[in-house]
Amino acid sequence: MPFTFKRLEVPEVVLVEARQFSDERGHFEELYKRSDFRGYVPCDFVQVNHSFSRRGVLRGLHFQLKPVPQGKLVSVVSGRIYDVAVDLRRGSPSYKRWVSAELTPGKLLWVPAGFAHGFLALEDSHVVYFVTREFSKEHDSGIRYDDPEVGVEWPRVEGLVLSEKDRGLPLLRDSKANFEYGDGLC
Ligand SMILES: Cc1cn([C@H]2C[C@H](O)[C@@H](COP(=O)(O)OP(=O)(O)O[C@H]3O[C@H](C)C(=O)[C@H](O)[C@H]3O)O2)c(=O)[nH]c1=O
Repeated sequence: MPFTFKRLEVPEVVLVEARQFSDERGHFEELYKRSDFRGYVPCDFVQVNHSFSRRGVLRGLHFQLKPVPQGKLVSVVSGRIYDVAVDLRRGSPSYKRWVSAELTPGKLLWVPAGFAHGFLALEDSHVVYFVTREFSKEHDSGIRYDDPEVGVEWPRVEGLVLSEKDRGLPLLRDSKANFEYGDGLC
């Protein structure tokens, strides 16, 4: 089995480890295989994104509003990120709870639809992630990374860098988040 799967404290969020095949040339790993992922990630992907973030960059906390929410399978091609998912589904037993994982090459995080996603680059990092719905600018939304009602414990870094957009995001209580417990996770 080229993957191992571990459900985090919010069990809909899954940490995936890809098996690495090394030889004298270097190494190879599969990042996703539909049949192996079925039991944990019952979704298909329609878009793949790549972002490069210098050490200290924080992107998030983002989500796409219904009716086009995005599930995200996040991988690090190089570098190291502190990846965070926040349950924004009203009525969920883990509503407003956040979980995190430190991702390095070969470790991936499945963040379902209905969750906010963000990461802090602990090193210069190339992040490649698969999403379950295409980007829709009009549905692109988010909440402040430091919303006290959510209380994400971000690692402390010198010189935190956020986009102007992210600095201006609302608190959860003022946001447009429109997810309900029981909504699909894809
Ligand atoms: C996400 C996205 C963005 N764009 C354009 C829109 C902007 O002109 C430019 C940068 O977008 P943004 O500043 O929203 O990029 P990030 O801050 O990396 O946002 C992403 O980072 C967090 C961590 C996420 O989970 C989401 O995938 C996404 O919100 O790319 C596109 O053309 N297509 C896309 O799918």
